[in-house]
Amino acid sequence: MALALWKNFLQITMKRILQQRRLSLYNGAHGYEEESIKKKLQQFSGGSVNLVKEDNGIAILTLNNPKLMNAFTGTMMVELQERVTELENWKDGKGLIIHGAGNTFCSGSDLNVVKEISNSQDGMNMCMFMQNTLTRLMRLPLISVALVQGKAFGGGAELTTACDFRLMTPGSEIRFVHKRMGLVPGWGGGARLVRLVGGGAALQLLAGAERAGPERALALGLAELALPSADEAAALAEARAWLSQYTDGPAAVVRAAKKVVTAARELPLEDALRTEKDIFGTVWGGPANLEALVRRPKHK
Ligand SMILES: CCC(=O)SCCNC(=O)CCNC(=O)[C@H](O)C(C)(C)COP(=O)(O)OP(=O)(O)OC[C@H]1O[C@@H](n2cnc3c(N)ncnc32)[C@H](O)[C@@H]1OP(=O)(O)O
Repeated sequence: MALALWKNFLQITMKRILQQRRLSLYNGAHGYEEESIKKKLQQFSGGSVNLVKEDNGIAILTLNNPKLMNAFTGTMMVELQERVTELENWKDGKGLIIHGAGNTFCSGSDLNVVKEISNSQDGMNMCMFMQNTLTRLMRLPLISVALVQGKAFGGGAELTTACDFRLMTPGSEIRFVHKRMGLVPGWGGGARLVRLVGGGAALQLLAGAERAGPERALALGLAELALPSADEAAALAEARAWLSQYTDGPAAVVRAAKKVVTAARELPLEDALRTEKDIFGTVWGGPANLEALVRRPKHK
């Protein structure tokens, strides 16, 4: 009995490790040393990344370091990775809202950490660590929203691009301030930004470190909605209501819709079509499909 349980545990653990590898970009073959950078990041503590999974299938992820405008300390980077793993294993999940505590989003990486790991090896490892985490976040079978209140600067701006949607409160701004720090995006935000707004607009935002408030972000296609409320709790309620119109319904179907879009975003057409076929197979004849065939709704 104990042996069977142990074997089962080992199998599940192996499956999770393999799944994380598949969803990640970098491994040892790329010179990436995950354990070494995690150990390093753990030395720079402060703040937290909190996750609440609600019964409605929406999870709220809070960047919680308001003293530093929710800048990412080392431990917060590691915690973000842990929360993403938790979300990958949340089979009932449908949606995700990422926001910052204290009514501001995130001011990027903690500059105190940046200074301490300014050597090339640590910098490259941190870059690969965050790209792995944000790529896994982007590939979650959850419809994700960045609720941008206050400032989303540097790495904070990059994080917003790993979400499916960006909703902005009055007075908020997304700003890739990297150039002013002698940097370019390294958490994958550059590549994702070009896919969102096109090369020309991305170059203006990066090379000019220009501000994108709600109006400009909407015009560029960088944001989907300008929310009416600047108040923290009210804006979160508005974001939840907006997201609910897409997460309403059975988890299997909502998750399948996100998986189809992820495949189409990332794969060449023929591979995306084959993946779509496989995902279709998971819902065809499924409970929601059979129930709808009995109900025969009119789509007026
Ligand atoms: C991936 C690479 C990157 O992310 S590079 C980009 C790194 N981020 C930055 O350079 C942002 C620097 N911060 C700022 O421009 C301002 O603090 C912003 C965000 C505009 C907020 O201004 P304001 O509302 O006036 O607040 P403040 O400056 O008094 O800040 C409050 C306290 O928070 C701190 N803070 C802010 N951001 C960071 C950060 N990224 N790393 C470390 N500390 C940060 C400020 O220094 C300030 O602290 P203190 O009260 O002076 O002790």
